[in-house]
Amino acid sequence: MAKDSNNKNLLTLENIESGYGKVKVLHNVSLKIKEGQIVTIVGANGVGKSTTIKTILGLIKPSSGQIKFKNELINSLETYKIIAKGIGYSPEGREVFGNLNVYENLRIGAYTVSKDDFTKRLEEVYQLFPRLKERKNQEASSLSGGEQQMLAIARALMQDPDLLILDEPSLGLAPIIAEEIFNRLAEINQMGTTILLIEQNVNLALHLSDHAYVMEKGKFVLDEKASILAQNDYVKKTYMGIA
Ligand SMILES: Nc1ncnc2c1ncn2[C@@H]1O[C@H](COP(=O)(O)OP(=O)(O)OP(=O)(O)O)[C@@H](O)[C@H]1O
Repeated sequence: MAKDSNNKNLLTLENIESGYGKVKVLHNVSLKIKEGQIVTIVGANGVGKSTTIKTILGLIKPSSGQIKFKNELINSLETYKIIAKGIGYSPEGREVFGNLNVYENLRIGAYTVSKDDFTKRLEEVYQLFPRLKERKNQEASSLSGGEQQMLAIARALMQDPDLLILDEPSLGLAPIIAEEIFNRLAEINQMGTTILLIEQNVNLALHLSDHAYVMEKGKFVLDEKASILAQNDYVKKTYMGIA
């Protein structure tokens, strides 16, 4: 999946230190995502992957370093302003609104979108996930895990973001459903959306991605083309269970 290496940077993190109060989690984290890429952060539980996302989204503020989106410094902006600049977010555990139906969940995702654009966007998203269209009046809590994940992604796409951030989209899903979700992510990317993915299914993630970072104890220890990392003995042994 070679993407033009001359593409512009969409998101950059430079020397980010971040955490929770006195607890420092991220140490000198730098990351670059070019327009059109799929970039993955892989790593074990608790190493700081979600903290990286929360820092990008402004949910926690970095104590030092710079975060730029479309060349603009966003470090100190509030989360709703960062999202409005063109970032869609599908959180870990999906967090759909269980007592609202599919359509209502998508309506909430489109709160920044005009009425005309909403209708167009809804059709595009239903085309991508026909199962959601079939279940548009069904309460989100009664959807299967895979359908809830589709809804979380669809909701994040409603404002037509330039960057889609996904935290563990395959979590708790049967392999065949996870594969279906990843096929949709490839389509979303081909339609022009850049993707930042956090994923513990390293095999699936590296096959989908252009570039990947391996995080250990709040630091990136490897930063490589995904196809090269997929052949790395340490990655294979530690993260893919291949001896
Ligand atoms: N709200 C919080 N307050 C204090 N510490 C936190 C908070 N949230 C996370 N942490 C700590 O920060 C560290 C990194 O957590 P984080 O959720 O970023 O890990 P992760 O790599 O996303 O793990 P997982 O894959 O299990 O979600 C952990 O030690 C965790 O206990």
